[in-house]
Amino acid sequence: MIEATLCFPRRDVDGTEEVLLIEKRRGLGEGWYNGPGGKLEAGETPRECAVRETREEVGLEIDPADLEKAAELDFRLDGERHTLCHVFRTRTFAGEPRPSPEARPEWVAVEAVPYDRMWEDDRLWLPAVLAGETVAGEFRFVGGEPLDEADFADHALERGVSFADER
Ligand SMILES: Nc1nc2c([nH]c(=O)n2[C@H]2C[C@H](O)[C@@H](COP(=O)(O)OP(=O)(O)OP(=O)(O)O)O2)c(=O)[nH]1
Repeated sequence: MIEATLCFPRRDVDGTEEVLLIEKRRGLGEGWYNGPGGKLEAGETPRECAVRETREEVGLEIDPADLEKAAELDFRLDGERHTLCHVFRTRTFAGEPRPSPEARPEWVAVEAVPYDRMWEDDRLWLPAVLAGETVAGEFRFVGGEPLDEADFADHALERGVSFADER
């Protein structure tokens, strides 16, 4: 099973709530919008991974202590656990987003998140994450690898969870 992260930096611009998304330029989910993120490297905690991936993909510096755990997403493919994704959010970061070979960053109003250009399951959990809730979800895909070409089948979602045992 793959372990991965997503990070959603937030800001308020003259009363408009925005979230930093990326347009993914290569790999899994290419061409779709997402948060910065990626797979854990050996020995890394999810929090460290989210900090590293956000730095590598869009150039923002985040103190790991400023990340708030918002979700755990269990992606299953053809009945097998495929990816466990740890989702974080933060309002505290340094620097300005800049593009990289992996990602084109874009500040987007929370009210205008382009769910029609994202993974199909995102509309089920990301609104809650952007509303400050905590969620745990299981999302089942069928149709074989790669995950981003499989069909989204069904899901289960729990809100108001706590992540007390976080690494
Ligand atoms: N929003 C969202 N993100 C997802 C879903 N499924 C899924 O794997 N992801 C995320 C988890 C990871 O952050 C990212 C995939 O990891 P990645 O970006 O390292 O993948 P990649 O194939 O490009 O890897 P690499 O070549 O850069 O190592 O996609 C989903 O259904 N929705």
